[in-house]
Amino acid sequence: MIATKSMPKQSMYDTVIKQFNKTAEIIDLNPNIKKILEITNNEIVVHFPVKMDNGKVEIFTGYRVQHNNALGPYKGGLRYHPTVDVDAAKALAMWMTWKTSLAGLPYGGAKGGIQIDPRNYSDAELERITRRFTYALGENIGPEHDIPAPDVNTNAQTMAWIADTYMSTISTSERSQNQHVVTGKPVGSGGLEGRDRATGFGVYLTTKELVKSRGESLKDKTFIVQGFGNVGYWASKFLIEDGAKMIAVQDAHATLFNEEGISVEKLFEHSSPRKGSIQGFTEANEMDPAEFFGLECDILIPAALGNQITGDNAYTIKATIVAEGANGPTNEEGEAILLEKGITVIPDILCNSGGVIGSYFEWLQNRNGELWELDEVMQKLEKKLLQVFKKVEKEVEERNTDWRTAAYILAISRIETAYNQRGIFP
Ligand SMILES: NC(=O)C1=CN([C@@H]2O[C@H](COP(=O)(O)OP(=O)(O)OC[C@H]3O[C@@H](n4cnc5c(N)ncnc54)[C@H](OP(=O)(O)O)[C@@H]3O)[C@@H](O)[C@H]2O)C=CC1
Ligand SMILES: O=C(O)CCC(=O)C(=O)O
Repeated sequence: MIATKSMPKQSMYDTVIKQFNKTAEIIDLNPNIKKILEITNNEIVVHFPVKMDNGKVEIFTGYRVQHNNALGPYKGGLRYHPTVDVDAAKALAMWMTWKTSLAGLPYGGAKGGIQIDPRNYSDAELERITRRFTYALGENIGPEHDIPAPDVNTNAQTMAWIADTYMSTISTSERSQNQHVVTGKPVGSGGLEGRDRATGFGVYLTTKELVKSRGESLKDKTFIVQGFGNVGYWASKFLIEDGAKMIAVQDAHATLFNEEGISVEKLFEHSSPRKGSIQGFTEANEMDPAEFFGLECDILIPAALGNQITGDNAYTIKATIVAEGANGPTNEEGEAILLEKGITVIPDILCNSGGVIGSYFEWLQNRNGELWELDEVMQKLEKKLLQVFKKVEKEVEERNTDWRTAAYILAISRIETAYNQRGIFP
């Protein structure tokens, strides 16, 4: 049934649970394994004090939810945003479990962050907040246990502060060997060449492959992107370099439109000194944010927050492809409408998996004491992403189903197999 505008709003957690239950039914998932996968293993909440620039102490709340580690250490980003809470972290951690499983990585899933708007703090305050958060998490994170990475409003600098704090406080004689406690670090501090662009590259590559499977190319395809941060910027850059045209872009502060095309580099130059905000860019016109998703275009890339495409707006979408750069941007009602309209959704756990695949390469590089070059990284990333894309495409064709369902079937089946092989549930 297609949702109507009057239906109540779903949380991201509702969405991920519904997606999971649907898949469990399709694959007839062992009920014992289902019980394990529908809960999150650990939900860590820490409250910690930090001295502000004005000398006063503020108390912050940080979260780390570890969903499942059947396939390996917990893995997933840290987000600094007012919407971070246990429920959001639980949903995002579950998506990480499915994503790492689908990508064939030796990881489980986790997510977390701090409930703050980082724009309200100076860089010095953010450094102290990050270091105290790391200290408060203590051995709940670790290079072979739970490995954070960047997400919304965190970046390579944040990861460097975490690695430094972890390595200087952890009680082990091998402190310097622990830099793979986080990935997405700056190149020069154990970071991987290319991790910065890895997620956006995956969004671009999976979109390109889907277009190619229709016998078409990206040349002159129009796209709109919500979010002009790490993922939105790099995805747009790769798409434009391959001939596509960005006609609209939205962030939390502005929505810009230019049917002649928007230069991603000029927009980046404009936004960088403004803490990423695209507001005030003069080579495009401001438009009503509520009309953004309904713009005439070929490809829509949500690359900001979750729950953006819902029963309230999905029916307005004209794009024929939705490439989910963000995690959980489409809720169940939104997706039902998109599928009914014949729109193909490249699901988050496939579309944005370039990031965690890049993180895996960084982790390997650190563990093995190696330094990989950019070309080598991009080749390995492309190869891995194509393998995963083809696997999902085959499942779509064989089951005659949508891309999310196919991706979920593969991801959850791999975890079920691991549990069965261990003989925990004979
Ligand atoms: N970084 C990574 O490697 C990965 C990220 N992802 C997912 O991609 C998404 C984006 O992450 P990332 O690019 O790293 O984050 P960034 O913090 O770099 O960028 C986030 C962008 O989203 C915009 N945004 C925030 N709120 C809204 C809103 N209400 N409406 C429109 N735009 C908004 C921000 O605008 P403003 O600057 O104005 O606040 C900013 O442009 C997230 O869902 C994340 O989980 C997935 C896989 C890996
Ligand atoms: O790179 C990683 O480890 C995880 C990135 C992330 O948070 C995500 O894929 O959503």
